[in-house]
Amino acid sequence: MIDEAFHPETMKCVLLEGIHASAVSVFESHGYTHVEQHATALSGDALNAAIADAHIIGIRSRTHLTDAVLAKAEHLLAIGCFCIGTNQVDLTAAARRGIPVFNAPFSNTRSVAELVLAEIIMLLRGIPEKNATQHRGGWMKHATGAHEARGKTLGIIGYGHIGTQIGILAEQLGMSVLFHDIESRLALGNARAMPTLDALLAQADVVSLHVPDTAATQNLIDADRLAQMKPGSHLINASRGTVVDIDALAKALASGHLRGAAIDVFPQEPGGNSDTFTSPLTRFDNVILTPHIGGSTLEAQENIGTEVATHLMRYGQNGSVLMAVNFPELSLPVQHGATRILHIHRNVPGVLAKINDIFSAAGINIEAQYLQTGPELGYAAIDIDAALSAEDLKRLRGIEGTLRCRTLVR
Ligand SMILES: NC(=O)C1=CN([C@@H]2O[C@H](COP(=O)(O)OP(=O)(O)OC[C@H]3O[C@@H](n4cnc5c(N)ncnc54)[C@H](O)[C@@H]3O)[C@@H](O)[C@H]2O)C=CC1
Ligand SMILES: O=C(O)CCC(=O)C(=O)O
Repeated sequence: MIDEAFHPETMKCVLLEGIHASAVSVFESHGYTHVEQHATALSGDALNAAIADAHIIGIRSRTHLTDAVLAKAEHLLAIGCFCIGTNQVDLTAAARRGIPVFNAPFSNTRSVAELVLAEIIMLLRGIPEKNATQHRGGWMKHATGAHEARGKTLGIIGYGHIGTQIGILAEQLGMSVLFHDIESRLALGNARAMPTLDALLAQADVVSLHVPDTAATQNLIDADRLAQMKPGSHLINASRGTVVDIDALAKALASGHLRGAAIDVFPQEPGGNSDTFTSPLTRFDNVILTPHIGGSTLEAQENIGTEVATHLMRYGQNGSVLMAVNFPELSLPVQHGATRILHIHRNVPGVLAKINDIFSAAGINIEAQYLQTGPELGYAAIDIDAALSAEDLKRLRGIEGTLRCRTLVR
């Protein structure tokens, strides 16, 4: 266990995958002088080397922070996922090491919704194949298979932040909106909840996926589910590549059962723009292929940069844990007293009592104390009006179940 007191000028922050400059501005405005930026994702030895002495690491969807990778990052205090999905991080392993993982749950959702709306219209009009044909010198002026969106049915799977926005936008085009979610969700506008996925698939002219990457969503749309879709319907996936069986989708397109598809995410994605993209879908003119850019607008990236960096800074400098996906949430006020002690521990009986015993024995008065627990973790913040001696800090760190303990000195 390595514990770090927080001094911005000694902190190293490593940002991968071209994270927006707005994040760097936030770090610099908080006194970080050591921000290392990489344009691409890293893996293997390059990733291990980059994060070996990092205190904060920022990634997007392509960098995989496994248990083994985290084991190499001994100084790591916090991880920022500058995106929504956090499936690329071993969240349990991070929590076990006392490392909170922050994300930006809203900032790119409008961008995804707008792209999907455009794809619905493009697919229903057969624009992808007309566009591809024309680039090769052909001309496809006919109305066969071209439809208005008005009056058609959109089926949304996963009716969360993105799915709900798409539903509202699609209704403005005159579409009927159906949705299916594993949780009970408030239907917005005239949208209707479908009791089963099968019922949605049987009725939708366009099916759009907006679920997270979980065990239950692996190959959610497989050959059987594709067969349940209406003949001549379309599939859109801007969620995660693991949600659709791509080989089965290729077969459904080749047979003509599906008229088209728009796919933004893939089971295997290139690590960067200089890598080659391969997929069984590249041979289909009627498939819109995009390089995982559903959330990649300047507006979204700038907002995400600011949002996640701000959460990281609040954790670093004040101890607050807001919008972390693997940690108890704790919003802390401005520090009372000279020293704030942040104690992260396994949620086992008696830790708080032992912490308090140490202060009591040292004759230190507690100005304020905050505690939040989750099933696995406890997170305590204690403000004291004194400096903490090295021996007492050692005692706090020695309490059984302690994962990390650091101090913020005012
Ligand atoms: N292509 C891109 O660039 C982007 C992709 N995404 C992906 O989109 C996903 C959805 O984003 P949000 O709408 O913001 O997430 P969200 O968490 O607000 O909504 C997800 C919804 O899916 C539901 N759900 C989970 N498992 C399900 C299942 N098996 N069947 C049906 N519903 C299920 C949840 O209950 C929830 O309502 C993210 O998890 C992320 O993977 C997000 C942003 C950008
Ligand atoms: O911006 C990215 O790299 C990933 C966007 C995404 O998929 C997400 O926010 O979950």
